Amino acid sequence: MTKIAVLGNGSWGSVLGSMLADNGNDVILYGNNDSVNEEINAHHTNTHYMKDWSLNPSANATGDLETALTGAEIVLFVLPTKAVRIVAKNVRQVLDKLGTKPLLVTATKGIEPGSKKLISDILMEEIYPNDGDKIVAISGPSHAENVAQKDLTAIACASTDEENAKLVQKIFSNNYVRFYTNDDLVGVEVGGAVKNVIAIAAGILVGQGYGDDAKAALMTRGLAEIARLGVNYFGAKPMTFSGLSGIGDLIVTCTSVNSRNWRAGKQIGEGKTLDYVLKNMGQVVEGTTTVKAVHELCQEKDIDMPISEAIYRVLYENTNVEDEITKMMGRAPKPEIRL
Ligand SMILES: NC(=O)C1=CN([C@@H]2O[C@H](COP(=O)(O)OP(=O)(O)OC[C@H]3O[C@@H](n4cnc5c(N)ncnc54)[C@H](OP(=O)(O)O)[C@@H]3O)[C@@H](O)[C@H]2O)C=CC1
Ligand SMILES: O=C(CO)COP(=O)(O)O
Repeated sequence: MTKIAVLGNGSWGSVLGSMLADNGNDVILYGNNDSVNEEINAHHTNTHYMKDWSLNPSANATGDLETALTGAEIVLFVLPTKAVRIVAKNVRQVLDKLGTKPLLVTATKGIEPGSKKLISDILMEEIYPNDGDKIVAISGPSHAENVAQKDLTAIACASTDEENAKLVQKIFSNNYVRFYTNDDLVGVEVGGAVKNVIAIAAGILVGQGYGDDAKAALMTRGLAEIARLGVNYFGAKPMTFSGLSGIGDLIVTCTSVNSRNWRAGKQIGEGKTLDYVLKNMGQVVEGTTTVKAVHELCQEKDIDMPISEAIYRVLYENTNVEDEITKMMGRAPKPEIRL
């Protein structure tokens, strides 16, 4: 039995925590919302984030970080990107006090605007400087709603340290979720983060009434620009984008009604404002944050990502969706394969 602290008790945090408890681990969820913690402890439910579902009753929740981290061998980050650095600073203080050095696992999918850092970089900077080997990222086509129902799911677990990736594979896998190790940590993270931007675009196309050909074109060209960013800026391996965290996650996020990014995009395509959509979603829509970091990278490093840049303009410069589509289709002719 491994003691695992799960930081973030929203939809994915509670489902992953429950799954890890199903696997026989000692799981404690940490969240900053007292009423959610109380509901989990009293009723084994988290009705704001996961309707009609119960957690494994052995998983407990706390609002006290030190309680969560005491004795933890694994600390799993399942927070929105914008909260990772703040919580990581607090984790560092508590771990220094406890004198422990647990394995860090991130399930968060995003790139931090401003720093343009991946989540593993933030964890390394804030918690384990010079020891990136203690960090594993899990990412792949996996919606909390599906895993909660014990539907079949496959996810990549990536680390620069093969043994740590294998350890996570062993502890996290069960008969309904299968984990595959991967040595391309940054590639796995880039795929998981930037597919959220493409999923917003996929939702916008549906909201605008476009059909299956448009969706397929968007996903394929979206993957091309994700790989271009991953390989040219982050040093990712091209093959990673053909895997679970690349094409796999792109498929599920661009086609599933469970996707918050897709649903947000669809409403924007139907004419709703970003403010309205975010206020009514009640859950994090990571693509709206990551697109800012992607835009900064495109501008500073001259990376060609026309879909992501169009999404940035629609969300933050109030450009018209139809005009962006016209502009996109009228760009200079290009060869299909180029990085
Ligand atoms: N949902 C899914 O199916 C999947 C999600 N992911 C990724 O997992 C990450 C989390 O997503 P998800 O669980 O869906 O998000 P949710 O919006 O469902 O939940 C986010 C949780 O984080 C908590 N939180 C926010 N800020 C802080 C903070 N400063 N300290 C402590 N807790 C905080 C929120 O608390 P509060 O209630 O107080 O707001 C909430 O419990 C994202 O990066 C997402 O892309 C990855 C795969 C699948
Ligand atoms: O990452 C996810 C699925 O793998 C979750 O996607 P959404 O945030 O769009 O719901």
